[in-house]
Amino acid sequence: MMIAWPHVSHESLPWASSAPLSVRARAKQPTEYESSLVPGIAEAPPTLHPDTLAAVDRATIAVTRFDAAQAASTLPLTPLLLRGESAASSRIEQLTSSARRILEAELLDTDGTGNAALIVAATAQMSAAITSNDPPGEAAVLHMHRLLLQGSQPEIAGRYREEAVWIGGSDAHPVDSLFTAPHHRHLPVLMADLQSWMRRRDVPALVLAAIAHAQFETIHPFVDGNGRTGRALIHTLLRHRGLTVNGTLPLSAGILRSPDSYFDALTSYRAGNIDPIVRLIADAALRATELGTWLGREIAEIRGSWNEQVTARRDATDWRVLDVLIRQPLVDVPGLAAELNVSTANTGKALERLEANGIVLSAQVARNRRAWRAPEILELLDEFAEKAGRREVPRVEAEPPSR
Ligand SMILES: Nc1ncnc2c1ncn2[C@@H]1O[C@H](COP(=O)(O)OP(=O)(O)OP(=O)(O)O)[C@@H](O)[C@H]1O
Repeated sequence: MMIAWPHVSHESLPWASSAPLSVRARAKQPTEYESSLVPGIAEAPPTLHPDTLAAVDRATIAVTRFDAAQAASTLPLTPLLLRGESAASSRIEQLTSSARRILEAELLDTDGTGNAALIVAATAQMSAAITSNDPPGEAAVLHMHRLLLQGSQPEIAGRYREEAVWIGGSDAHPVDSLFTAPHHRHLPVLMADLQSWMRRRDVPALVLAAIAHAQFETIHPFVDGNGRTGRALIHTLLRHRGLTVNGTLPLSAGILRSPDSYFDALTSYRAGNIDPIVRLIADAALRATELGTWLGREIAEIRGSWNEQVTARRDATDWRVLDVLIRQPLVDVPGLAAELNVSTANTGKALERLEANGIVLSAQVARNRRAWRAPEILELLDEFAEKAGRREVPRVEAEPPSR
């Protein structure tokens, strides 16, 4: 007999809005609401349908091969995949920006409020997720959340919420919501329980990561940024369990392909059915390996054509600039000179030669600030974002939960 997964129930709580309301709106406020009562999962046995297990198996093999191929590759693909992944994960929040704008925001270190700057913050978050060697847990979650929102919403960055959050329905109260997260008094126990789950060794990595993600979204521990932090968490877990050691898996692309299926899978999870979310994450992982392999092939092609275009001698700085441009397709002279450890004069000359060779283009990005970009790599990143982008229009816009 299948052992059921613990499902969410509800508790009735008194409702008192903390938001400033008009007299009319206040009169319409409910006095009670149903809040989710989320069970612990630390020791629950995940029983899955054989078809789901087969999908997990297929994805695990593909991810392991993809990761090994990245380790063997001479091209530094990880930074580009990381950029692509954080831009894709941010898309559900409707933050879209061209690769060029994102890289300019990074170069200029802007104040963290525009879309491009928010995606830069998401890249910092994702980077922490894929490089962390710490055991997965609450500290890692809080750290990733801080990285994501410290520039744009410092008052909530890296802090659990102390208020109700819900998805869908009215902005003024949670009564008609699609989902109301558990009361914040439960957060310490629920997050400690999730940490125990994340450290389990008796559950296959992809199953562990998918369920951790769904439980995290069900807990919804933050006022905002739960989706992006929860997707970064999947990366932390896959790395911790040794599935992705060498590179980044562009997973969010697969998750975003059908936002409705994603939201439905989270809804099923709350009802005690873990198969849809595990299946969705396994399929997204499989698609991620295809997308990542495509990106690698395209990069290799561009790098090959650059080799034909460069006219400088084999020992010139120009060749080393090419390697940086693959990782960082928009650079300025001081940053590039520091990275290559050569003079700014030599760096400038190399960039001018590469511009004459048709590899880079320069433009002013701010007052007295010039940047050189590799348009082919930027176009490739935009194409990646498009391939990764959503195919279906979601039924419900995933607005940040109302407060
Ligand atoms: N029924 C649901 N409908 C939509 N989203 C849901 C649902 N249940 C859970 N979620 C999760 O809530 C996330 C949105 O929460 P929140 O706005 O805090 O995250 P975000 O990172 O700021 O935004 P986004 O995920 O849209 O980029 C979704 O990404 C999804 O993971």
